[in-house]
Amino acid sequence: MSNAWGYGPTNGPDTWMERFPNAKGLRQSPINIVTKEAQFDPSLKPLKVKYDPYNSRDILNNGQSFQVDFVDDTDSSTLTGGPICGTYRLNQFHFHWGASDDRGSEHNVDGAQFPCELHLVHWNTKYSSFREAADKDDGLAVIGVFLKIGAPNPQLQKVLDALDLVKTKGKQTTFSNFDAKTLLPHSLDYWTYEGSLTTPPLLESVTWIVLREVISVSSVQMAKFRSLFFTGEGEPQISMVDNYRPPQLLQGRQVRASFQ
Ligand SMILES: COc1ccc(/C(C)=C/C(=O)O)cc1
Ligand SMILES: [Zn+2]
Repeated sequence: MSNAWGYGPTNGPDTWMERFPNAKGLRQSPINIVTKEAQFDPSLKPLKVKYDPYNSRDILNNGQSFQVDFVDDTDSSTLTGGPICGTYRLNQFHFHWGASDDRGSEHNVDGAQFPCELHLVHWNTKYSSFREAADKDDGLAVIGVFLKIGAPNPQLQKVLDALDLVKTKGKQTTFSNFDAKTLLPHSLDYWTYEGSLTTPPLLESVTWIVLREVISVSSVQMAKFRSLFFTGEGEPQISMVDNYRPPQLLQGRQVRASFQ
């Protein structure tokens, strides 16, 4: 019987502290963003996102979500500016979503949840690799994008069309020539705070950059996310839904806004 962490009643977020002490840390993520308490910081720079579609490599069902992995051995897909110093490389993106359209995001805004949240994970090139960066205070930068029910999203559909090939845990398939920038909203206004990975090992190494503007997703597209399984081929099927950690205590942290 696997004792791996997950999102179920016996291995979900409330149990993670048993094996991952970071869960009780002072800079845990996600959080509820209280917009009136987010202070505008005029020193914050605009985000500069440069993604090369040539770097997209594959799509993987990792048993907790699905991720699109990128080749990150050069500075061809990078994040600079914003609240970070230096150059961070895109390593992967993934999503979190609910069993129904009323929940699914990890960050909340004024107590409200969205049906889905996209995370684009980048690592600081002052370190030699994602693995070396992952446990450093300034090691990672994650862009969070909320998905809101509305018109079908044709760019997102390119990702969803690949899910039929990665239904179960461990399934992976080539996913090339995808421009991750097409998943971003027009405005790159953001909130930022110092936090953590939202899945074990919950490393407190993330500069969070949560975009204010949402992207659209249709309810039919949300059903496609829910067609995946946490479980592997040949195992009793458990639908991949509600793979989100709830908001954590702010512990005195300041959330800054790049906009007034
Ligand atoms: C053990 O390797 C890991 C690699 C990435 C992650 C991420 C990126 C977690 C998250 O998005 O919260 C975790 C573990
Ligand atoms: Zn995530």
